[in-house]
Order: sequence, then C-alpha cells, then structure tokens
Amino acid sequence: MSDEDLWAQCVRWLEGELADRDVHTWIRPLQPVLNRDRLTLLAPNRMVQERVRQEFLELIRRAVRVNGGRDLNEIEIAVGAAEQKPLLNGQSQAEAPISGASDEVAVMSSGRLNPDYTFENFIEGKSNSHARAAAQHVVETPGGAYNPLLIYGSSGLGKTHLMHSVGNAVLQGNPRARVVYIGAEQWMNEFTAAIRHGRMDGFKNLYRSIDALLIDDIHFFAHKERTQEEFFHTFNALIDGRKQIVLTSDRYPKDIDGVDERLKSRFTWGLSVAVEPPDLETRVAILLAKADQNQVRLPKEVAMFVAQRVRSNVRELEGALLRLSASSRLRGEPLTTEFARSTLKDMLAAYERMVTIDNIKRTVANYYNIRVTDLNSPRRTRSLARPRQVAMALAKELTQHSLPEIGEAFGKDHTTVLHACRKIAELRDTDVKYREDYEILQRQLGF
Ligand SMILES: Nc1ncnc2c1ncn2[C@@H]1O[C@H](COP(=O)(O)OP(=O)(O)OP(=O)(O)O)[C@@H](O)[C@H]1O
Repeated sequence: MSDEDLWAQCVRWLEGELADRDVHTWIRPLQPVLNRDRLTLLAPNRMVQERVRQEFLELIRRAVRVNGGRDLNEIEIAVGAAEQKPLLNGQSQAEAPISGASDEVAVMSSGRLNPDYTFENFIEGKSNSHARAAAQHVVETPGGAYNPLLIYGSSGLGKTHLMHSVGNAVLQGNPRARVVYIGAEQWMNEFTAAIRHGRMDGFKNLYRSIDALLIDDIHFFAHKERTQEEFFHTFNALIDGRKQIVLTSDRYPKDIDGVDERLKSRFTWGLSVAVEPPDLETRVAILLAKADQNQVRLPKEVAMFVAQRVRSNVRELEGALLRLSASSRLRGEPLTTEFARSTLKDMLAAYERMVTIDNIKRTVANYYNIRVTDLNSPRRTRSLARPRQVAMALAKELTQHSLPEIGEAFGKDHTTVLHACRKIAELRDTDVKYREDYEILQRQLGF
C-alpha cells in the first residue's frame, strides 16, 4: 500500500472517531511520508504539529494499526511539506497549467500555500501594519512598484504568514495564477538536484514561467555563490516579465554577509518593510483572535496576563495559548488567570527571571577561566573568541536585549552577535562538548 493509500484509509477511520472540525483543522493538513518502517506526518506549521502530537497521536497510532500499518515502528509528526509532483498552487499535475511540463514539474517541489495564513486572520498592529499594507498592495497590483516586496524581521513575527497571505489572495482573485511558495533552502536543493540530474532547462523554464514567486528566508543564500548566481537570473527574468516576487529575510539585505552586491541591491529594488515585535495591545488581540479561531474560551484578563509576560514573538504566544487550552481541556478546568499562572509557571519564570548581560559575562568568564575584560577585548584568538560567542548566544537566549544592545555590551556590532548565535547553535548540534558546556552555563544562570 502506498503512503497516500494508507493515510487516506486512516483519515477515513479517524473521521469516524473525531468531530468534523477536528479532522478538518488538524488531520487533513497532514501529509504522509512513508520511509521503511517509519511514517512521518508533515504538519504545515508548529501549531498543528504540537496540537496533533498532544491530542491526536495516540488515536493516529490506533488508526494506523487497524488500517494495515502494523509493521510501522514509529510515527512522528514533523513540520514541513512533502516533496511531490503536484506543485503549483497545490493543484494536481493534470490541473496545473504548465506548458510542456513533465520534466519541469519533476525538478520542482515547492511547499504548499498554507490556507490558514490569510490576511483575514493576520492581526494588525503598529508593529506590522506597514508590512501588511504593502503585502495587500502587491495583491492589488502584482508586478507593480513594490517588486520585489521584501519583508524582514526576526523570527516568529509573521513574515511567512504575510507571504502566504499574498499567495492565497492572488489565487483567490485568479485561481489559474501560477504562484510558487518555496523556502530559500529548498530552492537551493532543487537547483542542485536539477544540475545533478541534467535538468537545468526544466528548472529554468519553470521558475521563469510563473506569475508570482514567494521565497522565504533568503538570508539562507549567504555564501552559496552558485545558487545566488542562478537566483540572480531567475530574479531578473521574473522582474523583466513584470511578475511579482516576494521575499522574506531575518535582516535587512545590506546586513547579510556573503551575498553578492548585485543581488543585494536587487532585493531592495522594490519595497523593503520591517516587521517588529508586537506591542502589548497587539499581543492581546492576537491571543484573543487565535483563541477564537480554535474555539478556546479565553477571558480578556487572562489574555492580558499572558501578553504582559510573553513578549518576544507571536510563535511563543501561540505556544502559550496551546498549552493553556490543552491543559484546561484535559483537566476540565476553566481558563482563569490563576490557572494560567500555574500552567505556564516554567515558561513565565524564564521570562521573569532577571538575567543581565553582566551576569552572563561573569558566569561565562568564570567557567572558561578567563577574565571578564577578555570577553570585551577585540582579540580574536580561539580561546577567547568562543567563550565570547557563547556569552553572546546566552545573552540573546536568556535576556530580552536586542542584537544591537548585546553587540554594544561586547563592543561589537549586531551582525557579530547574530553570527555568534548561529555558530553556537551549530556547535551545540554537532559537538557534544559544546552542548554540555552550554547547558551547564544555562543551569548556572538559573535556567
Ligand atoms: N499578526 C499576526 N496575526 C496572527 N498570527 C500571527 C501574526 N504574526 C505571526 N502570527 C503567527 O505566528 C506564527 C509564526 O509566524 P511566521 O511563521 O509567519 O513567522 P516568521 O516571521 O516567518 O518566522 P521565521 O523567520 O522563524 O520563519 C504563525 O503561526 C503565524 O500565523
């Protein structure tokens, strides 16, 4: 049985067990990928992933067992989009209006547009109104003055959401429009696969024949010269053809090291708009709206309580809401401020604990047996540079300070801090020693 068949059967079985709304909201968006004895269900975003894990995984296991998937050892829920042939706008290949296409389609595997990411459920506030207005303008006049539209800002602030909203709205106006959403990393993977399989013509034709290209996280192109070169051509062809391009990035392009100047300047040809962390009022509005969408009864004072404490990004707000709704349902208790205080105790403690950069410097210096002043010195020897990067990464993770503020505290600029955070994240992933060091330091700092 193919993964699709097995999963289709499971979904039918789950329809008998769950409310229609749950099937529609949580089960149908999952895409199955079967790999030997492991079934991976891909959720379109973390909210769906967590909800499915917490509430439906056991039932899904049962569904798989009774529908012929007995031999599966493992079922996991991950975030992503399956590699697949039906690409454009999520249509099937037969429907997709591509000319001369089988070769072209085969080299392309963009993610789908997430139908939940629309302008209607994007909550507007001071922090994002400019970006939202620009995105809406693009829908009204695609390929016009705002081309490309570049939305930049830190993680979890709604850049991807806005980008999908553009795609969904363009399609609503013209269901035959060829809209492609793809992450920069995936674009690079497709490009390298096309080279490897001798399918560059198909790749080029495809990306140059679409109506709107939405590319997420273009900072990923940094230091990937060949990818940049190819993207440069795609970019020019689309702009020349007055096709719309929307890009997102975690920084303003000028601040991305390792991207060719010609490309950087093109990224800012149209309009570049920032999204900022939402203010209190917007955070409350977002919580109330998300609660409403998920049929969670969230009193306004509880939303206020959470929004005052969870400040950095929308994804974390969503996480807090998810925890609250799951536990209140599980325990059958109403969602009061007291309930929120006890359920989110760990999360809030982390927010409320006062960790200062000075404190971090002292702890790190002590741990690595160096002086605090060494952390501030411009010397680049490895024995000082690494502890400095660790201290910067800890400051970013454990305090509410911005990158420029942290940079200033170490006599560096914000790009150095960003680089440090990336480097340490990578080392923690690949090197057990760094992982342990970092965890010990976190504990010493009270986390
Ligand atoms: N203004 C908003 N209104 C409603 N939901 C929002 C808003 N901003 C962000 N979100 C939600 O927060 C979550 C994170 O947003 P999104 O993935 O778009 O962030 P991002 O800026 O692209 O982050 P990253 O750079 O990490 O990909 C999503 O579930 C999104 O729907």
